[in-house]
Amino acid sequence: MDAKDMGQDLEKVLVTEEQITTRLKEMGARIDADYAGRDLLIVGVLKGAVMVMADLARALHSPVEMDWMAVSSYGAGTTSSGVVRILKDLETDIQDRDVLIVEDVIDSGLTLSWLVGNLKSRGPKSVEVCTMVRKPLALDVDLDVRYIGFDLPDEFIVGYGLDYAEKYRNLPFIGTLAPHVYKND
Ligand SMILES: O=P(O)(O)OC[C@H]1O[C@H](OP(=O)(O)OP(=O)(O)O)[C@H](O)[C@@H]1O
Ligand code: HPA
Ligand SMILES: [Mg+2]
Repeated sequence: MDAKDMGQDLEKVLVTEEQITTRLKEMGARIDADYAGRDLLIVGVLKGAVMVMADLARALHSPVEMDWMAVSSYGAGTTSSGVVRILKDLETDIQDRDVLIVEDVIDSGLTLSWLVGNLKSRGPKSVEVCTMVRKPLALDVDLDVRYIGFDLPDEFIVGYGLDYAEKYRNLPFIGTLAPHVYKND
């Protein structure tokens, strides 16, 4: 599949590459100010958060540490199974650390509520959340999200780290897929 084919699979663009870049600069400035003089650890949730971690880290001016967790609740489908599995744990001991979890999307909120609880049980100084996209369902969950890129409607989205059956993560923008892509589901 080449880039042209990938473009043909899209229905509409919801957030452009330029909008993402602008928003990340704003979020980076806020995070720099909020954590000034502190030793921040940013934790990316694989695989979706790879793009936002890479770009957010470069939008920050302080020398943060970066670590990764892999948890999966979606598999190949488009709805959350509700069962969160740790596929890869942190390498960092987060006791007494300021931790910022970085996500691509908060949809049902199930993954993040579980993850925040899990990390808080390890005795960190603080745990906050930064996400590129938040969907409306997440508002029903008791979850405090400090940094939000975009509030988007309840549609399945791809691009900028977000996948459909592991594909389309490498689109530089966020959009929805054309119905023919889901046809064989
Ligand atoms: O708010 P929720 O409804 O729980 O959904 C959000 C989570 O689902 C996606 O991950 P997924 O499990 O698909 O793994 P991936 O990042 O490897 O795509 C996404 O990256 C978030 O981690
Ligand atoms: O809309 C979405 N797209 C891709 N992955 C996701 N994981 C939760 N919601 C989504
Ligand atoms: Mg996924």
